[in-house]
Parts: sequence; structure tokens; C-alpha cells
Amino acid sequence: MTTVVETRGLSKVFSSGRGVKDVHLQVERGELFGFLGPNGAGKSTFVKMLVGLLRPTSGEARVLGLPLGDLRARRRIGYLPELFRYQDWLSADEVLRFHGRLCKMDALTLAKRAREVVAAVGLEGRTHERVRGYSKGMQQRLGLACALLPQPEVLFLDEPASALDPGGRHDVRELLQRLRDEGMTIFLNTHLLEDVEEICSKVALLSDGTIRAHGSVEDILRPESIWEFTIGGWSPSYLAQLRETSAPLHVGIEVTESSDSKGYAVLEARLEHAEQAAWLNAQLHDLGLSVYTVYPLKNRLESWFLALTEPDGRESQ
Ligand SMILES: Nc1ncnc2c1ncn2[C@@H]1O[C@H](COP(=O)(O)OP(=O)(O)OP(=O)(O)O)[C@@H](O)[C@H]1O
Repeated sequence: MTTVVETRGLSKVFSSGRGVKDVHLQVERGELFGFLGPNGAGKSTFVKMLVGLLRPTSGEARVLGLPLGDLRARRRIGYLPELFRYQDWLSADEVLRFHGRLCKMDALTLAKRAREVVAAVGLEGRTHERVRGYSKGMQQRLGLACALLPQPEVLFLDEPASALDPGGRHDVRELLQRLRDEGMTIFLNTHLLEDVEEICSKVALLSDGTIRAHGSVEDILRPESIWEFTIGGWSPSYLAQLRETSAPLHVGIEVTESSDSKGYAVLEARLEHAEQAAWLNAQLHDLGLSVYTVYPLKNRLESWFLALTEPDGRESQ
């Protein structure tokens, strides 16, 4: 595995005392890495250091094996800043040409790549229009197109979908997955935890400038051993019977919600494997109860995020 981003004790502390402090992080080639944190945690500051726009106060870091700001690395990086503004008197075609020339692309390659990235971000047929008339979502698509133009090996995206509608977010998720499948490394700053759950393989959580946790999304979302059963025909007397029959299996059963008048209940059972869920389901049927739903409770990134950041992790407004 090749390490694309590596930081050791990387810090950028502003005069206010805020910023990024002592971050140790590693991102491997081909990873879609989610970088999370409350407002003001330091995510944008961290990325600006990685792309060579901010000088660290201390620590070390390498991107693509080269020191921060090295021109050879910057040529292989794509970056979409969080707050960007293009020259709004230009058309999107002109913005792309301008970026291509900054990247020293020859005219033929630039024209070909511009067509590809415009199609990738879904702006076909609109690129002759002036940016002034673009919606926020279209501007964000254009920003993504500019970041992709030089066919970067590593892409740093600072909230690329914040202005997009649900359809646009879906398109960006698909695009990022496709780019990852093609081998691109993607570093994604975002507040959209559901998107991270769906597409990222690893995450790190920054709060108040320091890393609070990092790991694989799969591990964080690993289902708990608790299964939920929604049942009809329930009465409280069934609980003792269920506990008695299930005692030898060490299955713990709790009623978390019930309504005597409507005869329904929600049970939570602590189970070790799926076969026990099937067994319990059969027991409930034998008691003459109707089982409407059965599913394992899942961790969510949101609860992980909140548990690690509340109440001190959020920037005071
Ligand atoms: N150029 C600067 N000078 C002084 N302080 C700064 C500067 N840039 C950022 N900060 C401060 O550093 C802290 C981290 O800011 P940063 O923009 O990196 O956070 P963030 O995690 O990206 O926030 P958000 O999710 O709101 O975009 C904030 O307290 C911010 O006010």
C-alpha cells in the first residue's frame, strides 16, 4: 500500500490559539477518506496546509511522498476550496480554459479534458453561460470540474456538496465512487454524515483542532448485538414466558415500547448471532403473536460523532 498523505504532529495555531494541533494522520492510495468535525474544528485549515496554501507552525507532512507545497506534488493535486469565487464575468468554458492554462495544459488536451469533466459534473449545455447567472449548486459543480481538470492523483474536496440539492448530492457521491474505483485518492471534508457512511472507507474526526478518533467506517458502523422486534397481539404477561424459554440461551429481552390498548410492543433482544433471531421469531409465533418487523440495530456515524464532540467540541458562536 502506498501512503499518499502522511502528517506527523502537524499544527497550525493562529494568534487566537485556535487552529489545528498535533495531527498524526495517514491516507493510503485509492482511499476515499472522510474528514469530519464540528464548525471551526480546523478541517479547512488542515487541508489548506496539505495543498500548500498555509504554512504549518510545527510538525511534518508529506503529500505524494513530497514536502508540503512542493510544486511536483501540487501538479498532481486537485483542490476544491470551501469558499471559492470565480470571475463571474467569465463563462464556465472560459473559467475552465483559464484553469487549464494555469496547469500548463496544451490546447488539445485541455479541450478534451474540459469536455470530460463538464460531462462528469453534469454541466453539459450550460458552459457557454456566464458564471454570474449560475446557481450555487452549478457553481459547486464548476468548482469540482476545475479540481478534476488536470486529472489529479489526489483530490482534496472541502464540502463539495454543501450547495447541492438531493439529486446533485447523489450525482457527486456516484462521481466520487467512480473516481475512487479508477484509483484516485480522495480526501473529503464534509458535514454530510450519511454520504460518508455510504462512500467512505476511513474517517477521522477533528474537534477543537485535535483528532478525537479515526478508523474504518465498517468498524464504527458494526452492528450491535441488539435486535429489535415489532410485535402485534402483545400483553405484558408474555414477557415472563419469553424470558423463561430463552434463559438457557442467555438471550436478554427488554420491552422498549408497548401499548396495551393497541396490543403492540417493541422488544429489544441482546443476541449473539442471526440464528438466535430466527429462533426468537419462532417463539413469538408459537405464542400466537404477530411479528411485523425484525432488524439488528445499527450504529450510525451521527451518534458516534455526537458522542465524541458534545458538548465541548463545537465552536462557540
Ligand atoms: N486565517 C485565519 N486566521 C485566524 N484564524 C483562523 C484563520 N483561518 C481559520 N481560523 C480559525 O481556525 C479555526 C478553524 O477554522 P477552519 O475554517 O479550519 O474550521 P472548519 O473545521 O473548516 O470549519 P467549518 O466546518 O465551519 O468550515 C476557527 O476558529 C477559525 O476561526
